[in-house]
Amino acid sequence: MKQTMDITKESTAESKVDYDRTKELKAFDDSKTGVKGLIDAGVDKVPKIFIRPPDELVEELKICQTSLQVPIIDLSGIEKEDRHEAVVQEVRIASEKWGFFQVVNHGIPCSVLDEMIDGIRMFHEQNPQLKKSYYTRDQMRRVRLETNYDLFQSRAANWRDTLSISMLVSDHLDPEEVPTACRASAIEYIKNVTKLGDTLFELLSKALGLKRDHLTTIECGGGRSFLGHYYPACPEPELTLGASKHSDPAFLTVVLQDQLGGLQVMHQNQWVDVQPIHGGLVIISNDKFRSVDHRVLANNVGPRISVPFFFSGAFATPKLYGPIKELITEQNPPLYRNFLKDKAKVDSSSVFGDFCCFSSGGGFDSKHVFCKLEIHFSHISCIHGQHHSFLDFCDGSCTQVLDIRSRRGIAKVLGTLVSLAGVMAMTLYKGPIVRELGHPFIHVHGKTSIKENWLKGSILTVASCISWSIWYIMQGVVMSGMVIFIQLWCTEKKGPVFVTMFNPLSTILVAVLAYFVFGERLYMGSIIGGVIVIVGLYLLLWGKEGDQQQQEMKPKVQSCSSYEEHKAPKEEP
Ligand SMILES: O=C(O)CCC(=O)C(=O)O
Ligand SMILES: [Fe+2]
Repeated sequence: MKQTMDITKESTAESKVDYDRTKELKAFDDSKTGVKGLIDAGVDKVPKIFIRPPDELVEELKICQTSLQVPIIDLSGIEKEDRHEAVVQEVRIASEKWGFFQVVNHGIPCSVLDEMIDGIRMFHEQNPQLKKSYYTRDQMRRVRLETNYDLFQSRAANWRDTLSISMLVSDHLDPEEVPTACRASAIEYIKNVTKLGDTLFELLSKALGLKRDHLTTIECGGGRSFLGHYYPACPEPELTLGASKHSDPAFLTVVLQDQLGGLQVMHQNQWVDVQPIHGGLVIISNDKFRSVDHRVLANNVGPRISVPFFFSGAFATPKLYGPIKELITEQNPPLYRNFLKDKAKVDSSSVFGDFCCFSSGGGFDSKHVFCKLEIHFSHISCIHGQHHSFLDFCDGSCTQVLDIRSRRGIAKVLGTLVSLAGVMAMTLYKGPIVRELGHPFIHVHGKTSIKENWLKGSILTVASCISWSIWYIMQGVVMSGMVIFIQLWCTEKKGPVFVTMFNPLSTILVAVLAYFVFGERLYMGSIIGGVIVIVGLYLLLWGKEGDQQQQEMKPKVQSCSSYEEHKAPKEEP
C-alpha cells in the first residue's frame, strides 16, 4: 500500500511536467513495432503515454484485492441428462453472480490450446520487419497487428500488442490471410472454440429458462473475432496496465490464457485474480448474465499471452437484437431497447459494434450517431431539393412555353413526374442491401465499447449546425456569391427549369459517394429510384431542348418572370 502511495505522489508530480502527448503517441504509432519494439530497444522506464492518470491511481487505493475464487465449472459428461441439468444450474449461478467463470474438461485438447499460445508468441516474436506489414489502424482489414486500438483516445496506453483476426462480417476465413507463424494453430483453435461456443450457448439458453437452441437460433454465435494479446514484461508494472478496466461488448467471450496470470475480474467491488488453470478457459457472459468489468495487470515478468475469442452476434444480414421476449415480465421489464446489428455499424466501430446495448445499457457512441447523421442529413436535404425541382417546374412553366399538346411539352411534364417518382422510390422503398464492391476510402474509427449518448449527440449536432452557419456566413460573400452568379448565368441562358432539373443528380451523387467513400449501405431501392430519376431527367432535358429551338426561332417570348424581366432591358439596348 505504501509503495502505491509513493507512486501516486510521484506520478502526480510527473504529470505536471508538460509533454507533447500527441507527438509521443504518433511517434510510438509510427514505429509500427508496438510495446514489444520498446522492450527490444531496451527501455527501462515506462514512457509517459502508458502512465495511468493520478486520479486512477488514487482510486486504486480504495479497491482492495481479495482471495475470492472465480467459479470453475467441469463440463465433462454433459451429454448425460442429469449431469447436463447440474451444469446448467452451475452456469446459471456463475453467470448471474459473477458473469465470469472458468471451464475445464470442455473438449478442446490441451495440445490445441498450448499450440495456440505458442503460435501467438511466435507471431509477436518474429522479425519486426515481417510483422510490420500487418500493423495498421485500418479497422477494415480483417487481419491486423495493433497496439492499443484506442491509442489516440484513451487516457493511458495499455502495455500490450494484439494480433486481431475479424470474422465479424464474413464467417469464412481464408487460411492464407492468417499469418504463417500462427496459421495452423489458429485455424485449429478457431474450429474448436466455435464448437465450444455452440455448447456454451446451449447451456446459457437453458440457464435462462429458454429452449436449448434459442441463442444459437438468433445467431448469437455469429460475428466472431479472435485476438492474440502479447503483454511484454514491464519495467514499472505499478504505473501502467496490460488492459485497463472494461467490459466486453460481445454476447460471450472465451479467453485462453497462459500460466502467468494478471487477469482480474471486478466482483463485489473488489478485484479478484483469475487464477490460470492449465487447459482451462475463461468464459465471460453478459447482463442478466452479468457483463462484468475486468482488466489485466502489467507484470515485470513476461511476456504473458492470452487469446480472447468473441461471439458478437450475426452481422452478415442486418439483425434485430433486443431483450429476449420470453424473459420479459411485469416484474422483469426490459432494461434495453431493441437494436439493429449490421455490417455498416461494424464498419464504423472498431471491433464489435453495439452489443453494449446489452452490456452497459448504451447504444451508439455520439461520435457514430453524429457521423451517421451527417450523411443522412445530406441525403435528406438533397431529397428536399427535389421538391424545389418540381416547384420550379411549376414556376418555370409560367415563365416558359409549356405546350402540353406537343410531344416535348408532354416530355417535360412526364420527365418531372418521373423524376419525382424516382425520388419517392428512393425515399420510401429500401429493398435488399447491395453487395459490397470494395472497401470505403474513409471509415470512422471508434472504441470497442460504443455507448449511446443522446445528450452529447444533440449538443454536437447543434454545435455542427452553428458552425455550419458560421461557415456559411464566412464564405457567403465569396462562395455563395459565385454559386448564385453561376446559377443566375445558367438561368439566364437556359431558364430556371434547366438549372433546377439537375437537383435529382445530387441525391444520386450523395448515395454513390456515401457508398464508395464512407461505406454506407446501398439499398436496391436507391438504385431503382436513381435510374428512374435519370430517366425523368433526360425526358425533361429532351423536352427542354425543344424550348431552346423555339427560343432561337422566336427570341422575344413574352415573360412573366422576374428573371426574364431583368433580362429584357439588357437584351434590348
Ligand atoms: O488478456 C486477457 O486475459 C483478457 C483480455 C481482454 O479482456 C480482452 O481482450 O477483452
Ligand atoms: Fe475483455
